[in-house]
Amino acid sequence: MATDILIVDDEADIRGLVAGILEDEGYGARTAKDSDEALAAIESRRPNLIFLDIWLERSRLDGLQLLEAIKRNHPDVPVVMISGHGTIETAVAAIKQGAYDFIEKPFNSDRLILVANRALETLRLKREVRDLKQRAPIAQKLVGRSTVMNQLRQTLDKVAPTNSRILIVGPSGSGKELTARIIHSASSRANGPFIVINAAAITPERMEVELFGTEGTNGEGRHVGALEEAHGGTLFIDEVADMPRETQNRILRVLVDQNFLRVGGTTRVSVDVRIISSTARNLENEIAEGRFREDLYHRLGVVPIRVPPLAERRDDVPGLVDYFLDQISQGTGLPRRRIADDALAVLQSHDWPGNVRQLRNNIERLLILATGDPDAAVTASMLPPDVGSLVPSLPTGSGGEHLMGLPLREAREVFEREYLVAQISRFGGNISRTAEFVGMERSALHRKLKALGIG
Ligand SMILES: Nc1ncnc2c1ncn2[C@@H]1O[C@H](COP(=O)(O)OP(=O)(O)OP(=O)(O)O)[C@@H](O)[C@H]1O
Repeated sequence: MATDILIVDDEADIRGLVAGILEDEGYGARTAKDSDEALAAIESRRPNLIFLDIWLERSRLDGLQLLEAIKRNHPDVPVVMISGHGTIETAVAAIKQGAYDFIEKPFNSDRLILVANRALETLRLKREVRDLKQRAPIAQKLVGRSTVMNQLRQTLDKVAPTNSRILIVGPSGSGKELTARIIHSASSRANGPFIVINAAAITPERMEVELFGTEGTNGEGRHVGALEEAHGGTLFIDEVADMPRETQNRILRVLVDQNFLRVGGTTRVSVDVRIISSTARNLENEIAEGRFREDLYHRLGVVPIRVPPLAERRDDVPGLVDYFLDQISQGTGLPRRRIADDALAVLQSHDWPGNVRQLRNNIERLLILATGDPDAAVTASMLPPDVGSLVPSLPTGSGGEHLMGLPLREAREVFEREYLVAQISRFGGNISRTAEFVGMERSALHRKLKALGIG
């Protein structure tokens, strides 16, 4: 994705020279000869970097005034001043006003490229820091060795380098956003921005402003929308089914026309953005109920990807637990605890309606609340009660009361039934693996299950 650099200078040969050097480096360059052309160019699409001549003759605004106007509306875009002989003091003043750096005429191409690279790197780091602050801690690794996860990884390897739009379907907390981030970082847009817009968290009235931005009046108060922000990168639309109908119409037009109008605007903004969307809902139902446009569904979901609930891939639980124990203890400084086999069995048999996010939260809670010797393993009885409630009730722990009221034979049956149901669920219904774990022959386990009325 070509990085977009705007060169503003009244001298045609300087514009051409700077543009040529930058293009040879693989950057995209646009030029403007005065302040009005520059403002129009910025309005048509926000550039990643601007080179701006300090003097700017035959222009409504001079370089410093134009710098001020740019910084007012686009404080993040780095501006490098081009200064002539004897204008160093003005260049220093420009830096005080927010310019990133300056180059002096006549300049050599190495210095020009160095400054451009540095300015763009600073911009990238600023975005990355902002991103990390907003959503820390974000993992960039899909943990899990289950067959479905291996298949998912293979699909991601195939689709990531293409530019195709992707619709990720899966329940809340299953890892849809993480999947989208992995696709972005494995694509040719990896160095571009990854922008998230959550359609469920934005009121319908704000939706269009957040996506398309606003024009503002008299150049004041312009708001850059997520689509423009994502130029050269990826826009992740989370919970796309919650997008109001009106916005669905407009987003469809963007996908068809590859450009859009800001709210209240008349200039078309053209952007190069890969759209990845996600939903926890059944979009076919939403379409049947008339809440989601079918044509938009087909356009967004050129490649559909399903992230299964954690309950469908219990084999992933031990790896995820290990991974979160490391991640959380490193991030918080809490001692890393070991998890005893009985506790792991409980974690593996739990249904996790909140999926991986819920598992992670529980591991975090466990590390914060765990008592006793930090070197001792965490056992099933130390697990948070809502997770531990899946352990077959035992006379020794909480919840054992109902067993205590039964004769031994019946109590044993109740226990065996709950124990085996939990173990079978933990091994995803696989009888051979359950038999191996509980220490029975496969055929004997079958007979037992039949006798207990399971299955
Ligand atoms: N396979 C995985 N390996 C490591 N971490 C994971 C995995 N899946 C999910 N996570 C972590 O679990 C948390 C929830 O994941 P994520 O936000 O991607 O889910 P989501 O499906 O987008 O949720 P929602 O639908 O609520 O937006 C994040 O902290 C994420 O890093």
